[in-house]
Amino acid sequence: MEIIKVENINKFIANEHILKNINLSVKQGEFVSIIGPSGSGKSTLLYILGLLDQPTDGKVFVENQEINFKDKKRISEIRNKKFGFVFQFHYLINELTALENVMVPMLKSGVEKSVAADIAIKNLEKLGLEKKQDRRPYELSGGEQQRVSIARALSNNPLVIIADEPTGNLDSKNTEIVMEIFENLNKEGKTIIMVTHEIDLAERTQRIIKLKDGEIIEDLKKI
Ligand SMILES: Nc1ncnc2c1ncn2[C@@H]1O[C@H](COP(=O)(O)OP(=O)(O)OP(=O)(O)O)[C@@H](O)[C@H]1O
Repeated sequence: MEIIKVENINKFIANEHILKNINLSVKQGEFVSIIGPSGSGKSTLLYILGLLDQPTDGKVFVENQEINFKDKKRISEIRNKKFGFVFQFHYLINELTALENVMVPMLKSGVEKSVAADIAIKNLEKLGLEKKQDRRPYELSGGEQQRVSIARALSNNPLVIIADEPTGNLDSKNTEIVMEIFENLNKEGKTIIMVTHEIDLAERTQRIIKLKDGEIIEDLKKI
């Protein structure tokens, strides 16, 4: 099943043509990486795929439903229920513990507090953070912070994980840990779309989409 599809999308920012007539669809279970030189439009495309930004023109579909970019309430509902986001910087809330941070998206979508806490604990366990659940972000290492943000991204059991340079701020050991987490999540069936500038990480994914000057110049599927 196609999870996300974009048709003929263009993006202009201040008269600059950032994305040029992009057509792309991502199927359930795919692990896709988006690569390309700095400024080629990788993050802009990822943000449109994750409904964090809208194209200047063209269509975006999530599970075959066309997105109406005027309906901000619906878009934020879809984002919260169907997407899990992981960024280069973790954006965890400093005042909250790891556990509370992971609970945030669930509480936002109306999950009861004790249920949210149970799910959050399970997700933290999955990421090897069961002993760190009461720590605040500043009491965790960079790698642990990023794992908490992955646990948070998983909290609503999203359809797809959208990751923008998720290892960009990590050393090689933690990069490996995060990549293995993504690979395992993908083996369990999770769809992942990841922007990276590290070609060796992209090569571990099943599909590599190469952007140059706002155009897809290669779409390499290994299976
Ligand atoms: N909010 C903005 N205002 C002005 N220009 C922007 C904005 N967002 C992106 N751009 C421009 O759009 C182009 C593509 O940016 P984007 O961040 O998508 O590239 P990228 O491939 O992800 O680059 P990088 O690898 O450096 O993160 C760049 O030229 C950038 O300067």
